[in-house]
Amino acid sequence: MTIVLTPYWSNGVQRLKMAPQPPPKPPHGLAPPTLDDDIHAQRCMAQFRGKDKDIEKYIYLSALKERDPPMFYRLALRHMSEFTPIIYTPTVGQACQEYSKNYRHPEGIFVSIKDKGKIRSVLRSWPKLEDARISVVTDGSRILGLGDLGINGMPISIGKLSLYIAGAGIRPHSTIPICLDLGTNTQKYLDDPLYLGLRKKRVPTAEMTEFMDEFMYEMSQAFPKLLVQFEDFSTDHAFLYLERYRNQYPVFNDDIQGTGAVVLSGFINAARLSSQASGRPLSSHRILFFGAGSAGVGVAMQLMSFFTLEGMTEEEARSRIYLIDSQGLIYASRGPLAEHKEYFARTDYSGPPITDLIDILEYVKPTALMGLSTMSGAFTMEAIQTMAALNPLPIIFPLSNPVKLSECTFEDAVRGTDGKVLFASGSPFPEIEWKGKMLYPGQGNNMYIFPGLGLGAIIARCSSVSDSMVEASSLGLANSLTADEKAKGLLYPVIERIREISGDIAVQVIRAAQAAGVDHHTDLRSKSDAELLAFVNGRMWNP
Ligand SMILES: NC(=O)C1=CN([C@@H]2O[C@H](COP(=O)(O)OP(=O)(O)OC[C@H]3O[C@@H](n4cnc5c(N)ncnc54)[C@H](O)[C@@H]3O)[C@@H](O)[C@H]2O)C=CC1
Ligand SMILES: CC(=O)C(=O)O
Ligand SMILES: [Mg+2]
Repeated sequence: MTIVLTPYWSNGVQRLKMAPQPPPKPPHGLAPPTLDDDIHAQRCMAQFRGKDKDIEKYIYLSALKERDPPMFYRLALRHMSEFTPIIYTPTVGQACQEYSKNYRHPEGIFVSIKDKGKIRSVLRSWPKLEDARISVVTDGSRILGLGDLGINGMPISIGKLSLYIAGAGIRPHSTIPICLDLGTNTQKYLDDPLYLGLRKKRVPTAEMTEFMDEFMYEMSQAFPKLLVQFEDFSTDHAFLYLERYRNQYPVFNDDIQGTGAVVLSGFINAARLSSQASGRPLSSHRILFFGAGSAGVGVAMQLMSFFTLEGMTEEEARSRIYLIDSQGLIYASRGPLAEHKEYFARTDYSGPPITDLIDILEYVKPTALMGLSTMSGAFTMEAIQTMAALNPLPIIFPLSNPVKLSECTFEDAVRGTDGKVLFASGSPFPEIEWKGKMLYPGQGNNMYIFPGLGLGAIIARCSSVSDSMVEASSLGLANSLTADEKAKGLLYPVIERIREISGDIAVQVIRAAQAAGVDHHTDLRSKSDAELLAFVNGRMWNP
């Protein structure tokens, strides 16, 4: 007799119909005699750590999540700083690039341009319509700094949602990863026989907008309680669709708003330390952005609130910000500019273009240098040393992802400043011992923001996501450092505290939603902060 063990969850889509459960125990005799849960957790970690390559670790964890979701999330929470570089940046970048090669099982929804006119039926095939609360939607056109990956962008939606589940206790079956297939302009994928997406070039913006209008409407009909996070759209479309839908649906753009919030938070903590070292007031900071895409401009807009909170007018705040793109310093008389760059174009400079970073540093004399350019190594040793010569404690944030595209490494920043640097990067770097002292790099990544922002928006049942909610998430994060973290000079809390931080951020976000009048769960208005925090924490799913 042959016993065929085909458990229900072996089919990925079937599994999605169930609340997350461990695999059922096999009948007596078919399981090893001493299969203990805690020991099995150790076994899983040993198997995970035994993989030589990070991409193999990614594949292992992806399979573990499919087979035994509670175990995956329990381990993710317990080993957050070990798991995030695998399930998220940098390894998720490679997982995206190799998605079509490594594909094993379905996870999420694919909506293609060919579905235009019938998107409703595609969305309604999702098994848990009424439970859906948060979706991360990408069109794969700018995945991290890796460019247009087409449908291979799906793992970025999956990875962000794993962080929602682990970091903010969103129920796994309330999350929907979505990848839109609007074609790809990357010839390598169009030529690849394994490529899983449509073999066609990206459609023009007018056709994409018709598709997006239908998609967003049908999303709101199929999933009435859903918050949408736009992720890794190319810069022009990132701004276009955020503006188009932000007053109509609960939606935010992670690269513009989430990144703005996380960098504002790190900057607030860095600026205090930098000003203490220089003796100059907080209002004297000048920030230079290397990179003026969705992330650079998103952060610049959010950093305006640092100066306005210090009492400056909008004009004064704007004058503290300088942007560089691939043609150098951005100024009004340089020539026609993309719309998203116009607001920050300098009007106090009208000479010939300045393209060299060192020349720009010497002209601007910034206290802070932010990298959102995808240009690996753009912060040369000379640039770092120039920042050190200008400031006793410079702020240097190379924020491009994944790690290989970082504008500089933590080690270079430490060497170039003799250890006197306030540093945060988009992807993680190891800590460094410098002249007998341990120095810790910050990770200025929107992963600190979106779990708490999303949790707050979902619990308050927001009709839209206001700027004040995004700012509240940032201030909530900035104020979350413990005395111990401050003593170590950290700019961001340790990632192991992500649940606690997400709970605190969610409370601030709910309060801001109430003040903006976009909350539908109005019963929460009468709760004290302590009651609200207890309520939020009580709603978190625990593996
Ligand atoms: N740390 C974080 O949480 C986040 C980091 N990012 C990272 O930010 C980076 C940029 O993303 P987007 O703004 O969407 O991309 P984008 O491609 O729209 O923008 C890149 C910008 O850099 C400029 N640039 C490129 N080469 C340059 C050069 N040689 N010199 C000067 N400027 C140059 C471009 O002109 C453009 O303004 C990506 O690597 C992404 O991973 C994005 C979101 C969040
Ligand atoms: C972190 C992130 O959202 C990005 O690099 O695009
Ligand atoms: Mg992103």
